[in-house]
Amino acid sequence: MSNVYRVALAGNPNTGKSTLFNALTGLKQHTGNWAGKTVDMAEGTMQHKGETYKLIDLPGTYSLFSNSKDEEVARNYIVFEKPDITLVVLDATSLERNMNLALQVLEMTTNVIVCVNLIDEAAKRGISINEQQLTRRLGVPVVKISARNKTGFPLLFDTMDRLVKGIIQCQPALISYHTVIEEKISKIEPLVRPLIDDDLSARWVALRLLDGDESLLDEIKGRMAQKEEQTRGLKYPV
Ligand SMILES: Nc1nc2c(ncn2[C@@H]2O[C@H](COP(=O)(O)OP(=O)(O)OP(=O)(O)O)[C@@H](O)[C@H]2O)c(=O)[nH]1
Ligand SMILES: [Mg+2]
Repeated sequence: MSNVYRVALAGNPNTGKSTLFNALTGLKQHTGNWAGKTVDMAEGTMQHKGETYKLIDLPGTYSLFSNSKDEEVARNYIVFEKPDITLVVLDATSLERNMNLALQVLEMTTNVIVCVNLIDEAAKRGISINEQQLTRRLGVPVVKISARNKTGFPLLFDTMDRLVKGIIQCQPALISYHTVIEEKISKIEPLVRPLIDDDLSARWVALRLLDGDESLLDEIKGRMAQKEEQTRGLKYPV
């Protein structure tokens, strides 16, 4: 029987997430050359090597710090719904600006593929990208594609296949912060760890708490209460 793997598409607005989503699923999500088109999550499926991949087109965001509803939607999906793969879609012509969001995702979760899109446009502008070096520096696979021209897809599919089958293991590069912050993280992290799910990064939660992210705290509390309720329901069925 075919497995169903969930793949979330994350990235800055206008990096071609919906164009990629449409190319892979055959659906027709709204695309266009302005930011903020995708407001809700769209879902579609694709097949590869007998496996089913459920793709989730997340709203484009510049960060995942819960400054807006879109950021919360994208963050909650990546952190709490735990997709099998988070595909970070970057614009090859603005790699430096796009990297901010990629690094945030790498702090939140492990199974990440970085997709450098608009590689056709980058080539036109004389920009060349060394994906091997990026892979080494980021600790996760980096694949160059053009979603519009449908190039680079075979390697992307192969990378997805090898990631879900455990043939590739990601070791996301972690950002080291200033000593003062690192000291605070090392104090908070052990206090946070027993309170959260094993697969939630205690370092990331500690960082968000240091930043005063109330919305994340509320989200975690709500989800913990829900889980407790479910466990109680299972123990004492009515
Ligand atoms: N040249 C080129 N243009 C692309 C490519 N992929 C997407 N585009 C264009 O980039 C623009 C934005 O694409 P979308 O797919 O709507 O971007 P998005 O990331 O879904 O944007 P939001 O929903 O706002 O976050 C569109 O005009 C696409 O045609 C590509 O590989 N090459
Ligand atoms: Mg979109």
